[in-house]
Amino acid sequence: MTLKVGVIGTGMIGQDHIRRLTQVLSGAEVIAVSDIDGARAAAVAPEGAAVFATAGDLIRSETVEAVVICSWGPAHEEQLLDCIAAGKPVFCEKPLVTTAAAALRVMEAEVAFGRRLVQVGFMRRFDADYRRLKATLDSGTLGAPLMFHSTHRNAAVPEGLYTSDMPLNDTLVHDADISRWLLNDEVRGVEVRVPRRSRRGTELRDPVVVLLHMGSGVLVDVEISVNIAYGYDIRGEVSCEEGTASLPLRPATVIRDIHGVRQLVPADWRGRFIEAYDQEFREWIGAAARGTATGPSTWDGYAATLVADAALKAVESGELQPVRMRDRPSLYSTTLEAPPVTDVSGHALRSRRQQS
Ligand SMILES: NC(=O)c1ccc[n+]([C@@H]2O[C@H](COP(=O)([O-])OP(=O)(O)OC[C@H]3O[C@@H](n4cnc5c(N)ncnc54)[C@H](O)[C@@H]3O)[C@@H](O)[C@H]2O)c1
Ligand SMILES: O[C@H]1[C@H](O)[C@@H](O)[C@H](O)[C@@H](O)[C@H]1O
Repeated sequence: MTLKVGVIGTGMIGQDHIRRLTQVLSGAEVIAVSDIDGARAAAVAPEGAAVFATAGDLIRSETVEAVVICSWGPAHEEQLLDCIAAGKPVFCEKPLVTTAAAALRVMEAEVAFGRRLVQVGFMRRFDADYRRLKATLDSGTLGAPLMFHSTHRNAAVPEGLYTSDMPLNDTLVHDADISRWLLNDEVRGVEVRVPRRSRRGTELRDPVVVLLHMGSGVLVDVEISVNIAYGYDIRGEVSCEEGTASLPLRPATVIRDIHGVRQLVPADWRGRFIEAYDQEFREWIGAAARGTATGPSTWDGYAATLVADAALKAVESGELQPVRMRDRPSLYSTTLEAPPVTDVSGHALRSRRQQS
């Protein structure tokens, strides 16, 4: 059976997900689109897809079985609440929402509905390199993690649309989420330091250095640069008691020629995470077809939003800001579990806990 999907927000990533659902993956069909820019929605709608004037109309349409939200962050709350009210599985691009209060409203609605419907677009969890890094940490062979160095560089961000708060409440959410997931831990405090401002991002606070204090005492340092010019550069290294583990640079092909030895750098998130997005949607289609959601949840979106809120306070105050989470509803009890992973040679990696 083919899942009938409606896509809200047909900008950069909306178009990429329409391509993915239409041309790459099986099991889903984009039958409806909507955007506040109706002309854009009409221009990119797959053949035969309906173009709805509003997101609400698309969500409530009887033919749409599941929804993909790719509108801007501040629009997500209302659209998510409409999906939950309609009982429809929904994939929502990050950030889940832009305030902790909004995240709580979405969580309360989903908990009251009684079944998971929301998957958040934290695609790093579906990336094969991050999955191998997590499997290595979970195996225990390197001892306990002590520090995680996370580098998050964008070549550029859309001028005018990407504002000074967004390094902390739009971009940092990826690092916050992947830190929680890799380390099986929660963020308990956030510090932010602002170095010399890059002249390339004229009005932006860019770059920023964020320090996440994890519950176990692990420290995560995050470099956020959003106008680094040369490409989309995502790095990660975990220092443990008995060794370190790091992400490889992608694409991995090493070129040697008259100019020297080099690796290409992806232009943006599309190139670096193309396979992760594909896998993210493979898993989403499977769960949505069963009327539910797996993967990063509203709880994970809420956790990342709290980190963003704390980071915005920390950058103003210059002080460590605490992150206090509410109790986790039982609906979200399993979301930090690792997916099945193998090491590079294809052998299943088992944790010390499992071996003993
Ligand atoms: N996971 C990732 O790596 C990743 C990458 C890029 C973008 N994103 C997220 O995806 C979302 C969209 O980003 P983008 O880069 O495609 O932005 P974009 O500006 O290219 O596209 C956003 C689209 O949403 C439309 N829109 C805005 N408000 C709307 C509303 N209320 N109803 C319907 N349509 C509305 C806009 O008209 C625009 O066409 C953002 O939340 C962003 O953070 C995630
Ligand atoms: O919306 C995008 C996207 O989430 C990218 O993955 C991130 O690197 C960018 O900073 C952000 O603006």
